[in-house]
Amino acid sequence: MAPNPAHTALWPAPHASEAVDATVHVPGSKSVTNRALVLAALASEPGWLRRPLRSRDTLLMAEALRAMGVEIEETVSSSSTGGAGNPDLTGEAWRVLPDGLRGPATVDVGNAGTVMRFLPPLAALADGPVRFDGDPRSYERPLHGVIDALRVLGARIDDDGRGALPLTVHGGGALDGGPVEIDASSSSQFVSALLLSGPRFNQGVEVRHIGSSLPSLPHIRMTVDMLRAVGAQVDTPESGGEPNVWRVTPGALLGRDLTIEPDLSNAQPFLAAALVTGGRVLIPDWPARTTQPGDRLREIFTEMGGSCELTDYGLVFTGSGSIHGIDVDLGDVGELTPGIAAVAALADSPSTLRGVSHLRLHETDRLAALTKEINELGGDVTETADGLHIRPRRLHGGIFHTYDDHRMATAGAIIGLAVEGVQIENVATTAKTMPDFPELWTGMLGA
Ligand SMILES: O=C(O)C1=C[C@@H](OP(=O)(O)O)[C@@H](O)[C@H](O)C1
Ligand SMILES: C=C(OP(=O)(O)O)C(=O)O
Repeated sequence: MAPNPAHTALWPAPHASEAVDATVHVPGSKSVTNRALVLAALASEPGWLRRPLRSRDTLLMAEALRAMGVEIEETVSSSSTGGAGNPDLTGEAWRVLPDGLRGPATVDVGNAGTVMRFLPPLAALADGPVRFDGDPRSYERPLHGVIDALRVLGARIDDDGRGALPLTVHGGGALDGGPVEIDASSSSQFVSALLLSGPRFNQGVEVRHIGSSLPSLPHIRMTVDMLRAVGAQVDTPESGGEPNVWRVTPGALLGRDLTIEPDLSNAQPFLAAALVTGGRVLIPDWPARTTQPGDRLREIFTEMGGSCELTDYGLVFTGSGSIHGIDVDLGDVGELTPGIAAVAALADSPSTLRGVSHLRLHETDRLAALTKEINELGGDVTETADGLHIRPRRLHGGIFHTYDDHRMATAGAIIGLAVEGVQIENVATTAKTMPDFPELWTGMLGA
């Protein structure tokens, strides 16, 4: 098969000749949008998502739910809330009209972890078979925690025995549910997946994580918070329960009118631009309280040399002109690693990024990809057992390959700000979570 020209195309990453000074409206959160869609599909009444993220991952989620009988109307609304009164922030809204979940259906998960993990439990509630397939990389990403757990909870699943896609969930219209043990050390999404559909299982669900470590805890908190907001009763380790055990009581879910927060992980390259150029970037609508892991950037990028101020209007992040290395455990916030690695490669001292061995099973093997691509620009990065060691060196231009990974593309763009002649292969891969990235990036630079 001939390579897709979009995948081999090279995008000259803009070089910043001066400090950036920009306001960037970052689109909605992928993780919040896809949880909101799942919960709205499981609710007993219609719900609204306002300012949802429209990207490959969220459109795949919406299409999959539609294939199972959920109606999702896309409208342009003039009454969206939020945005501190900014009329730009009214706009798109999705109305979700849940119905009995139907099979037969076919779901394309693309390479969306949230789709491949969150939907098999929901498919077990459908009244017929639901076939799941996706991009070649989706066959390599771990799914055993969801498949094995669903079987214990009463589901019938046909797969090829590898604990991965492709597979068919033979929905029986209902699922027993109950207690289940899983090893979620390769992805927190196993836990989130079982909890999200848990209220609709006959006995609810009790998920006990028995693995060595558990990545991305804020994303599990996001799941719990959003479940509670639609009326689910959830007991967690933080609410006085046993460590590593989450319990969801069976019950109906409410329809909700939810305005989606900006995606703080997608705000990362723009904040990084302020840090790298010694400039200033305002991200409107940065939430005062959030479970999004990107909120940790306020602390991490401050330690790396910037400063920030959270106002009623948003987050103002200012670079000082210096970038410092950092020694940090990113286990809770793994999806921030590529952007932090890019900044660390431009710093004035070495960095050690730890706690992220599970990134080897993300969109690509991110530890290998970051090491190879930064080193090919003249960098000095070594992989450790659970992360990266980055010794800054003077970098030069060249091709930055992206391996169909949106966060590799944005990491390369960050480096391109400081290093002339960086070309990003397949910048279109940012469409997974931020289709407008190239325009937002050049807009930030005033081009
Ligand atoms: O639940 C979620 O929305 C996510 C959880 C995390 O997954 P892992 O725990 O697999 O890293 C994160 O990396 C991913 O981008 C989104
Ligand atoms: C790991 C990521 O995505 P996914 O939801 O596909 O796991 C990510 O967006 O960094």
